[in-house]
Amino acid sequence: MEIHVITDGVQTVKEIIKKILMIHEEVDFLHIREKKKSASEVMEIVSALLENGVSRDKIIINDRLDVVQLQQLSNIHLPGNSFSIQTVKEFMPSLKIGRSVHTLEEAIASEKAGADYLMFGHLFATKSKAKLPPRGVELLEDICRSVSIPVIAIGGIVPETVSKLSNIKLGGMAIMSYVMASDNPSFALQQIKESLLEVEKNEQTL
Ligand SMILES: Cc1nc(C(=O)O)sc1CCOP(=O)(O)O
Repeated sequence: MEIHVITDGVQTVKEIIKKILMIHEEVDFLHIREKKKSASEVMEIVSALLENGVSRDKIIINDRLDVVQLQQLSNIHLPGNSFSIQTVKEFMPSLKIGRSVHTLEEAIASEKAGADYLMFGHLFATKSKAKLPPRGVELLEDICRSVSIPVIAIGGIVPETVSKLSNIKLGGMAIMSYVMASDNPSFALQQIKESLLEVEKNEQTL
């Protein structure tokens, strides 16, 4: 199962770089989601990561296709209000495209439009999406059964909730605040991974 860590939009450029450099070897993807930062700030983050040995293919950029192009990256994540999947596919066919989805219908349509993976949330209650009710594991399971591209679960994933993802055909999980808001992101990530190992061990013995 893939582990994605996603930036929480509230830290400084320096803090983001520092924290990501602490964990990049331990994750499959680093998703830079900085909606309030300028293009030059997002560029600065990506440049620092690349200069410090972060694998180019691990970086996913949320929405900023300009940064993806200028840094010659390979992954874009499209939130609901972003470019259409078809437009990105047409102009940049080699990009891997992720799409946020919140309903079964959106998931099916996004796969049909050519998305390479889906991100579904928010799964559990989380301060990061305090105003909306969580969408829950049942809908996640429905989506996982209905599409053949990987589905990444997001929202409220902490060591205590990981076990609720047991026996779901999941592509991965994305963790934002539990890792990025921690003073010790490596330790936080390690806790998530330990919970995941426990879940996988139990699944094998079922
Ligand atoms: C950034 C984001 N997108 C979501 C979606 O539902 O698409 S939920 C979410 C926040 C996830 O935060 P945390 O790991 O801090 O609970």
